[in-house]
Amino acid sequence: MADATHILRVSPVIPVVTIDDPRHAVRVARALADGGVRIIELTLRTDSALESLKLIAGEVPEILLGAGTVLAPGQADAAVDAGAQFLVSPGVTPALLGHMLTLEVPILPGVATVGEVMAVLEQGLQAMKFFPAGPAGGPAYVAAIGAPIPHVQFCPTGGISPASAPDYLRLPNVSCVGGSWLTPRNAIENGDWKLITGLAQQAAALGVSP
Ligand SMILES: O=C[C@H](O)COP(=O)(O)O
Ligand SMILES: CC(=O)C(=O)O
Repeated sequence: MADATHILRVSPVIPVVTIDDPRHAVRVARALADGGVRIIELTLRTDSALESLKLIAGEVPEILLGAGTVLAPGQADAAVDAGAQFLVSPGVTPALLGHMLTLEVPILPGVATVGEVMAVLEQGLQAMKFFPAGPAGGPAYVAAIGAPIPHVQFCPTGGISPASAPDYLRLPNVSCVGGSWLTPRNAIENGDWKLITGLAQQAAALGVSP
C-alpha cells in the first residue's frame, strides 16, 4: 500500500534525522522512542546512512523507520533493502515517483506547488510532504491548498520549530509536521540522549489537546 496517510498519524512530529556515525544510530532511535516519538525519518545524506538504517531496523523494532532524502530510484531500493518501512523524498520526478510506487512500502513524496499536489494525487496518493514549508509559504499556503483540495493530508517540513509547529498542526489538512530540531547534531555527537528524549517528549505533547 503506497499511500502514507496512516504514517502521518503516528506522531505530531516526524523527526528528520541525519546521523554521521552509525554507532549513534540505535541510541538516537531509542532516545526518541523513550520520549514517545515512535517514528524516525533517517536521511540518506551521509555515506553511512544505510548502515544506520540496518542497525535501527535490527535493534529498535518499536520505532517506525523511514528513509528520507530519497532522490533516485536506486536509493529507494537500497533503503528498503536496509530495512526502511517507508520512504520520503523532498520532491518528485515522474521517474522517482513511478519507481517508488512499485515498492511494497508507503511513500511520502515532497510537493511545493498545487500542480505537484495534483500530479501526486493522480497516482492515488493522498498523503504528501510539503517541503520546504516555511520558505514555500508557511501555514497560510497549506491552508489555501486545502480549499480546492481538502482531501490531501500534509506533513509540512522545513523551517518549522516548536514555536511554529502548532500553527500548522491546527490546520485540518495537516496531520503532523517534520523537523530536525529533535536531534541536534551536537547532542548526537556528545551522546546527550536525555536532551533528545526531552525534545521528543515536548514534540509528542504537541498532539495532546490542552
Ligand atoms: O532539510 C531539511 C529537513 O528536512 C528538515 O528541515 P529543518 O532542519 O528546517 O527542520
Ligand atoms: C527534506 C526532505 O524532504 C528529505 O530530506 O527527504
